[in-house]
Amino acid sequence: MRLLVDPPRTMNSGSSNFLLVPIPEYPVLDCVPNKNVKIVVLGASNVGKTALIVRFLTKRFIGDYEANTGALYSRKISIDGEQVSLQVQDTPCVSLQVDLSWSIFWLIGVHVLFNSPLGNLYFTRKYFCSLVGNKSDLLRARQVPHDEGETLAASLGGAYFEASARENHEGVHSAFLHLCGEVSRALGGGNGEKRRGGLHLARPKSPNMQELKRRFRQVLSSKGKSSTTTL
Ligand SMILES: Nc1nc2c(ncn2[C@@H]2O[C@H](COP(=O)(O)OP(=O)(O)OP(=O)(O)O)[C@@H](O)[C@H]2O)c(=O)[nH]1
Repeated sequence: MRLLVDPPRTMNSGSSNFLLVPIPEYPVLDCVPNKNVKIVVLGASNVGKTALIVRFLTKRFIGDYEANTGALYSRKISIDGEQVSLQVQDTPCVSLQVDLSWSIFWLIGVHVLFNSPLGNLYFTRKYFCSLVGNKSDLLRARQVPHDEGETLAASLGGAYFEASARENHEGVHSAFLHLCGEVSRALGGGNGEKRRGGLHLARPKSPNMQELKRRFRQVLSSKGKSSTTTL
């Protein structure tokens, strides 16, 4: 599956190279993944890019967000039993009617979201892609027939998914699982052994509850004996 994107150059808005707003790397808990899967989520304004990423990473839907500043999310995930470092770049709204040959130069996999007919979606370099029709819960607001989405995705050499970040995790998970798996397999390597398939997000270790309680009691006792809170 191939998607073509032009080599990097400054965004035509005259701004500097597209700013990847890094957020602290999610703590790598117990191993150093042996490969990096990098996904960029592109799409027009208000299509649900951020909601899709948050649903995928947290299984939760958050209704409203600050204006999209292009946050970079890092997670350690397991794909087909292999530990992989995933980076997901959220992007500010981009009119898909423009030539997308702008300066996100490290994208390998890209989710292109849309809830309106795409204009001249134009890529000239080789990447993996999935086309995601989000907000499938808004049945009456559908603007792109399913078969048209599939045809467009096929023309881009990608897969087509319909999802609702609002309704559930499944459709979102399938879209990410597919693209992450494609990119991960293309990166080769891996431990060869096949364990449980699928995509698993590392669970952060729960804080040491005993330690937390001890420290909490310590704070309470240092605030005088009046406190009656019991743990
Ligand atoms: N009904 C419905 N609403 C959704 C869904 N996903 C996102 N939304 C809503 O659509 C609006 C835009 O969601 P965002 O995730 O901020 O969209 P975005 O593409 O990041 O928007 P920009 O910041 O303009 O780039 C919010 O009000 C969300 O609650 C969905 O699956 N169904």
